[in-house]
Amino acid sequence: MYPTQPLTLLTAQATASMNATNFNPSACDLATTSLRAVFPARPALMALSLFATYVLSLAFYRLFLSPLASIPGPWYAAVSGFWITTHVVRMRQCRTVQDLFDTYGPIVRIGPNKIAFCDAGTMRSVYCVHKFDKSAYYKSIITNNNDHAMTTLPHAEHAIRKKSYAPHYTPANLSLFQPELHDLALKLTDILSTRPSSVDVLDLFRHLMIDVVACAVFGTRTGSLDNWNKGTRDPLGIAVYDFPKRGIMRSAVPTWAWKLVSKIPNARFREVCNSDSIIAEFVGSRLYETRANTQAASLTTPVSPCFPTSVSSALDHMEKSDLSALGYPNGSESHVGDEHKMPLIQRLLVTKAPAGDKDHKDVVAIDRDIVSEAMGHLIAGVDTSSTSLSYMFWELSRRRDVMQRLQAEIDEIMPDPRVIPDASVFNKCEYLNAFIKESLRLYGAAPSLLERVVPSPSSPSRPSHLTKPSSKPNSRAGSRNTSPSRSVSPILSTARHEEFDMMGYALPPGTIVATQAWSMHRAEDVFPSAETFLPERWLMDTRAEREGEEERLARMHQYFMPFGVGTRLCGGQNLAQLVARIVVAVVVRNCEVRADVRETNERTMSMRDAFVLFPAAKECKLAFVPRSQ
Ligand code: HEM
Repeated sequence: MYPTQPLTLLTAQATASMNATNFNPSACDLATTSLRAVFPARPALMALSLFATYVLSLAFYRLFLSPLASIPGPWYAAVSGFWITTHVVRMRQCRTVQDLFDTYGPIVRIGPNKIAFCDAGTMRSVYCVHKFDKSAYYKSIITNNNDHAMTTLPHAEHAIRKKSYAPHYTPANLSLFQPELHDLALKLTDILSTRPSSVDVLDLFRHLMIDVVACAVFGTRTGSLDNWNKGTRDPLGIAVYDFPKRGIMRSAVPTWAWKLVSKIPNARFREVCNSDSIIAEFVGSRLYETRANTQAASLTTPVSPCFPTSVSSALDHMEKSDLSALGYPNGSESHVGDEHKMPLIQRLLVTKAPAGDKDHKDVVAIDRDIVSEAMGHLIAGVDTSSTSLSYMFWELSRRRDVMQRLQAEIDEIMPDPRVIPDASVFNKCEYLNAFIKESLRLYGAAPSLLERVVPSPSSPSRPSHLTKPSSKPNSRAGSRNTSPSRSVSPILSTARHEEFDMMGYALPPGTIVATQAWSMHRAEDVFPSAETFLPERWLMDTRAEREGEEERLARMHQYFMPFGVGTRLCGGQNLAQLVARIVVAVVVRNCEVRADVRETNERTMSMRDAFVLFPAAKECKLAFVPRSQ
C-alpha cells in the first residue's frame, strides 16, 4: 500500500503541473533537450536517478507523511524494514525490541508498517477482545504444503480448526496418557543417572519430546529416547530439528527456484530440504494405520461406547455412518464420565472424516489436512518444550537453594522415587508450580513478537463494534498516554471507520501490531528485579497483607504470556506443563544436577531467538548424579 503512494503523489503532481501550464510542444522539446543535457544518452543513469527519487520520496513519505509517522521509534526503523531484519538475522530481535521500549516507551514503530507495544490492556484488546488475524509471517512454518492451526491466519477459519483439536488437550483427556509419560520420565532418569559424564540435555529432551508428542498425537512409540541412548540415528528427530531451518530457506527462495535448490547434491543439505516430506511421510503412515485399525476393529470387536465428555461433544455432529465406519459408536451412545483413550490423529479422523462414499478428492484433501495439523503439533511441541526444560535444569544446576526447596517438596509427595504421583498431586505442589512459572517467565521458549494485523472495514474478521465513525484522519486519535503505567487498559476504539486507536495513536488497516512475552515478562513494575530467577515471587507472602498480595499476583498473571494469549493460545500448553511437572519432579527426586562452568555458563546459555528461543551454544551440557535415597 505505502510504496505506491509517493509515486501516485508524484504522478498526480506532474499531471497537475502539466494541466496548469498551457501544454506547448516546444516547451516539451525544451524539457527533453535539457534532460538529455543532464543525462547525455545514459538511460542507466536516468533509471538510477528515477529510482533514487522513488526511494527518497518513499523514505520521506514513511518518515513524515505516513499515518504511523507520529509513533515513537528510531527513524531508520520507520524508513525501512532492513534495520529490524538485521536483528532478526542476528537472532536478537527480542532484546532489540526491549531496548526500544526502554528508550521510547510502551509503543514503538519497529518497521515502516509494524508497531510493537508492551501493555497488558492493549494486549487483551488485540488478542482477546478484537482477535485480530495473524500476519503472513506465520506462513513460513506451513507443513506439507498445507495450513495447520498455527499458520491459519484468519480468526474465523482458525476457530473451526481449533474446535477439532482442542478437546484433546484438556487436562482430563491428557491424564489418560500419564502411564506413557511416567514410563518415559523414568526411562529419562535412568539414562541420566547412568551417564558417567555430562550430557547435552537440549538434544536429549528433544528426543524425549518426540516420544511424548508421538504418543499423544499419533498413539505410537517412536523410540526416539532409546535411539538417543544407543547412539542410533533417529531420522524423525533429525527432521524435526531441521524443519525450522528449512522454513527459513523456503521463505527466502521463490517457489520456482526451490525445486532446483533442494536438488543441490549435498546429502545433509538435501536432508534439511526434505525434512518436511520426511515428517509428512511418517505422519501419513500413522494416519493410514489408524484408519485401517479403526475400520478393522469395527468389523471384529464390539466397540464399547466409551468416550470422555470432550470427545462426545466433538462427536455430536457426526453422522452415524461416519462413526461406525471408523469403528466408533455414534455420539448418542456415549455418555459422560466414560473414558476412551485415543490419539489426536484418531480424533481428527473422527471429526473430519467424510461419510461413507465421499469423493476421492475430499478424502485426499482431508487426509492432507490431518497430516499437516498433526505435523504442526509435532513441530510446535518439540523444540519449545525441550528448550524450556533445558533452562529449568540449568537454573537448578546453579541454584542450590532452589534445588533444595524443590527436592524437599517432591520428596514428600514421592516417597518411592520410582512411583510417580497423579497429575492432581502435582497441581497442588506450590513450589514446583512456582518454579515452572518462573522458568517460563524468563525462559519461555516462544518469547517473540506475536504478529497480528489491524483489519480492514471489509474484513470478515473485523468485529462490527469497531467500525464507529468519528474523528480526523492521519492524526493521533487522542492524547497519548505518556505514562508508562501498565495498569491502564486502553480499550481499542475506532478513530475513523478504518482506523484503530492503539494507546492514543490511530493505526490504519493493514498495520502489523505485536507484543512479545520477552518484554511483558520483564516489566520491572510488575516483576521487580525482573532478570533474577525468583520462584518465590509466584507464592503468596503470608507476612504481607492478603489483599495486596492477591493484587500483586493477579497483576503478574495479567502480564504472563509464555503460551501466547487469547484465541490463538498454545494448543499444547496443558501437555507442556504436565510434562514439565513430571520430568522436573522425577529427575530432582532421583538426581542432583551439576554444570561444569567450562562447558555450560552464562555465555553458552545466553538466549537467542528465532521465534523460538535457544541457547547461544545450541547445546546445554549438564551432569546428573544419582541421589542417595
Ligand atoms: C514450553 C512449551 C511451549 C511453549 C512455550 C509454547 C508456546 C506457544 C505460543 C506462544 C503459541 C502461540 C503463537 C501465536 O500466538 O502466534 C503456541 C501455539 C501453539 N502451540 Fe505451543 N508451546 C509449547 C508447547 C507446545 C506443545 C507441547 C504443543 C503440542 C504438542 C504445542 C502446540 C501448539 C499449537 C498447536 C499452537 C497453535 C495454536 C493455535 O493457533 O490454535 N505447543 N505455542
